This record gives sequence, C-alpha cells and structure tokens, in this order.
Amino acid sequence: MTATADRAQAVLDPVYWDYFAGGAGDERTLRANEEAYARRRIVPRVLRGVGERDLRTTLFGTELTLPVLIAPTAFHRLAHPEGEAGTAAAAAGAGTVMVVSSAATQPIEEIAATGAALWFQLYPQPDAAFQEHLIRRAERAGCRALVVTVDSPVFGLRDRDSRHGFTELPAGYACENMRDAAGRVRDIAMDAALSWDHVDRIRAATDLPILLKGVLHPGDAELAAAHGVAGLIVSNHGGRQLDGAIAALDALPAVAAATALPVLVDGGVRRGTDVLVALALGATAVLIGRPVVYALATGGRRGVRELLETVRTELDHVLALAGARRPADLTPDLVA
Ligand SMILES: Cc1cc2nc3c(=O)[nH]c(=O)nc-3n(C[C@H](O)[C@H](O)[C@H](O)COP(=O)(O)O)c2cc1C
Ligand SMILES: CCCCCCC(=O)C(=O)O
Repeated sequence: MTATADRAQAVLDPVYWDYFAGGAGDERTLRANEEAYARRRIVPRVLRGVGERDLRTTLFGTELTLPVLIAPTAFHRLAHPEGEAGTAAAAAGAGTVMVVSSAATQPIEEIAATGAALWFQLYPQPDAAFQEHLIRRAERAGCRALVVTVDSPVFGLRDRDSRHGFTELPAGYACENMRDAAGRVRDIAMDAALSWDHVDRIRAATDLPILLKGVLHPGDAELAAAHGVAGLIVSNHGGRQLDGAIAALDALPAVAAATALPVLVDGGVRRGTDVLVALALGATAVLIGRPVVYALATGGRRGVRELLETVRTELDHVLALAGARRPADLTPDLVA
C-alpha cells in the first residue's frame, strides 16, 4: 500500500495530494488508525479443515463477493479524469459496493450507469426540503442505502489545506449531487445543531436502510438502534475531523458489543490481515478510503480493480492461514 501512496504522490498535484492524504490537527488520529492494526497480532487456529474459502457477505439484501466496500471520498475527478465512475466501474467488476460521497464530482446517474451497487453518503442538511430532494435523487438513481455521516457537525481543521489555501474546487469541477431543484449547486452545510431529530427526519423521508457513519461511542450505538437505524460505520473520518479521537479499530469491540446491528468499520484498513482483524473484532465488513483514491490516481478504474483484487487475494490467503473458511468464522480470540 505504501508503494501505491508514493506513486500517487508522484502523479498528483501537491495541493490535491495533501487534501487526499492529510488529516486534522497534528494527524494523531490519522496515524493511530493504521497503528491500531499494526499493534494487533493474529492467533491462528490449525487443522480446521478449512478447504476452499468463501468471502461472500450479504449486506441489506446485496451480496458482496468480499467484505470490503469503497468508503465515500470526495472529488475523484481531482485524482483521475475517470472520476467516481471509474471507481464505480472497479467496484462493479469486483462485486462490491461503492459508497458515493455527497462531494462526488460526477452526477450519481452517471456513476450508477456503470452498474455498480451504490450507497449514497449524505451530510445531514439543515434545509429539510433540500435534503429530501437529495434523498429522492439518490433513490431514483438506484442507490440501495443511505450512509449518513454524523461526525461532521463542523468541518475538521486541516493544516495542510489551510497552508495551501485549498478551500474550494477549481473551476470546471463541482459537487454534482448537491444541485437543488433549480440545478444550482449548493454548498454542503455542516450543522452543529445536528441531533437525533435529524436522523429521525431522514428516516421518515426514505425506506432505504440508513447507516450512521462516524460512531465511536457505544452509547451512540445503543441510541442508533432505538432510532431505527439499520447499521453503523465505526469511523473517525480517516482522522480528518476530531484529531485525538480514538482509532477506529480500538473503538470497534465496544460498539459491536453494544448493538445487534451490523457494524462496519473504516480507517487504516490497508491489507487482508487488517480486514481479518476487523472482522474478528466484531465488524461485518470494512471500508477502504485513501488507498482507493491513490489507486484511482495512478491507474484509473484498472488501478482500483487491482487494489480490490489484491485485498481479496490477501484476505483469502490469511483466512486459510488463520484457520477460518468464511468471515463469520472469525472470532475475537483470534486477535491478541
Ligand atoms: C480525501 C477524502 C475525502 C473524504 N470524503 C468523505 C466524504 O465526502 N464523506 C464522508 O462521509 N467521508 C469522507 N471521507 C472519510 C472516508 O469515508 C473514510 O472514513 C476514511 O477515508 C477511512 O480511512 P482511510 O482513508 O484510512 O481508509 C473522506 C476521506 C478522504 C481521505
Ligand atoms: C464542505 C466540503 C465538503 C467536502 C467533504 C469531504 C470530506 O468529507 C473530507 O473529509 O474531505
């Protein structure tokens, strides 16, 4: 993964590189996400007659060929001209879900035309009518779930972006899925008044399954279930929001123990071994953020497909070595 990051840095405009790679504050949480995986050791079982592995996982009615999804990340056209549609084509080829960011630089309809299974990521918008308009559009495009990001009541303080003065998209690019009914692109509003009422409002506006992204505290996992949410994504936004927040992997076991909902996790997942560790510690599936952007930057859709196939091969391999046939066989005792 380091090699891909290096190659991405070499091809990307340094301002965009810093936007994609960077985090908030001193980037402690950004580093902690990867370090949390590096700290874990696998305690394999032997002689389990594993045979052929089966990586399939079903999430909200969609069967994935592997328990690895593409996390929502903004501005794919800044990484590669193929943009989000390139990433989606790779997801479709690999048989997994792409979560499309509210800050995608191509229209959701174009991304959906790739045939990929899509979920739409939504920042809760204070304007209820506009929010409903966004939800309807995602539904019409065939998105199968809504991922509501709840870790961003305000935007993270990112020193790298401040240094570059990177505050808006360059001319010729727009958040294409933030258009209102008149076709005007609106800014993504981040709203510190955000509360569980917003979640209730979103739930009342759609029949799609709703996942909350950015939950780290077990108390919030309990509340989410009470508010009719279908799933959770344990995440600190890749260390881009609250610097000093707990590493996603470290938060996972307590959140998973607090709820019967499917729990996904992102932040720092780089290899098949990381996927194994996250699944063993209670995740139903994982999402990958930056490595997808780097793979897109260096190789377009083929680059992203290669990344997903590498993770698949690694996961298949480490399952065999750890004595597990399928993701559901992974249990916390396999991780020290
Ligand atoms: C460049 C970039 C843009 C992101 N954009 C969004 C976004 O629009 N919405 C969102 O919910 N999360 C966004 N995230 C957070 C990711 O969905 C995810 O939580 C994080 O990248 C996972 O960590 P990883 O990059 O270590 O895999 C973004 C992350 C990055 C790196
Ligand atoms: C106000 C611009 C919103 C873009 C958000 C993308 C994002 O979540 C990120 O982490 O960057």
